[in-house]
Amino acid sequence: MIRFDSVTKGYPDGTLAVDNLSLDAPSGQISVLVGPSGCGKTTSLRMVNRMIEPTSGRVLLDGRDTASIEPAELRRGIGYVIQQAGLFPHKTVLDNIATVPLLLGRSKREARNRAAELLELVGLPQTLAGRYPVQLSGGQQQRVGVARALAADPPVMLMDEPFSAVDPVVREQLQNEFLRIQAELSKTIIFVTHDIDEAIKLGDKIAVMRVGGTLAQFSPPAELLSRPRDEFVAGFVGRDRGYRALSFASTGPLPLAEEPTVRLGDPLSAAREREKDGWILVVGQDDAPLGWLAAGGLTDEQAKGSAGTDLLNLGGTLATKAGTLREALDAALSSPSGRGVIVHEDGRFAGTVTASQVLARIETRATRLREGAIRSATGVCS
Ligand SMILES: Nc1ncnc2c1ncn2[C@@H]1O[C@H](COP(=O)(O)OP(=O)(O)OP(=O)(O)O)[C@@H](O)[C@H]1O
Repeated sequence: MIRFDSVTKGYPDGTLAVDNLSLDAPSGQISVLVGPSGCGKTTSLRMVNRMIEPTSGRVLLDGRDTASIEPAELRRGIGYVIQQAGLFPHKTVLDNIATVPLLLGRSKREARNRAAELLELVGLPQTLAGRYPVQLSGGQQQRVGVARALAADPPVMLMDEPFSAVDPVVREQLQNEFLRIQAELSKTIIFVTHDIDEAIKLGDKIAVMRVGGTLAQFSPPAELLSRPRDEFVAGFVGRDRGYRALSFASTGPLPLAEEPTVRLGDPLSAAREREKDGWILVVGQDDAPLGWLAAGGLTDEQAKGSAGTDLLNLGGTLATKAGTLREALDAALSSPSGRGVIVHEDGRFAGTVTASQVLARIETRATRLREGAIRSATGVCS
């Protein structure tokens, strides 16, 4: 665990970058520091590895005061990833990643083997190993930055806006990869961002800071969205927080409707016979949904052929049975047939659900939450 214990950082010009910060970032989890520009996020992060020394207060790492640990020794156990990766431009990708293992006394061969493993872990092909950073895309450079920080297998990682210099699509890929890697490695991570959506997606706990370096709220994302502590936090997490909170609410057992399907390649005449309201779902050999077919609108000529991918409407998103209310609602709202497609964990088609059915479930949940809030406000036990 990383503990900030009444940590303050002031500068000689009178700026209070961080003001009496106390919080515990739990081991094996991602704690996100989020807040407007200049609220002290980077300063807080850098006080963990002693790149910045606190004016007062202590930062404890698993109970040890970091002030009592030599900075070089401290940093060996702490990976550090920054915006735009900060790679050594004159070293190849492989040598960039191998730098820390070499410094730690591993042989060149061991260090390079480790670097090759890490390249794979962060989803980069080995063919990039010999390139220089300038020959990589921004997203690839960030992946190398993450691989380099992981090279010494540090228990702690500090990440300062690591994904903010890439476009939104690459950014989402990097975030997903990062969550996959964290599920495998369970590092203790402090992650800085100014983007509340990124914080909500990645954080196990989120610290919202305000300008002046004070902590406004430190809570799991669902709680931050449902119970912002004050006006500042409520404004910062955004107007659509009620909708976004659905990302943390599991659907529970949905009333799934059966749906006639045709397999890709089946005769379209069958689709015409089975369709309910003009739309029919096309599945692959493995029963995974591929898209909707407007069977009601087929010409007689088309109906003589078979169900091919060229006729499919791919607009609808899929939701999993064990997924969230937000996924289920999105599947229903985005489906051309108006029926949201729900799949099993292995991707097989499970059934469909309408938006009004998902909304009924949302309404039940909201009523339960309201009743719970009234009970806790009035002290009545259930
Ligand atoms: N060396 C310094 N001297 C004086 N003030 C400083 C110094 N370094 C940082 N500050 C101030 O401390 C405050 C916090 O800075 P910090 O970089 O931690 O903010 P941040 O939340 O990470 O901001 P951003 O999101 O813009 O990166 C800012 O007001 C900044 O101007």
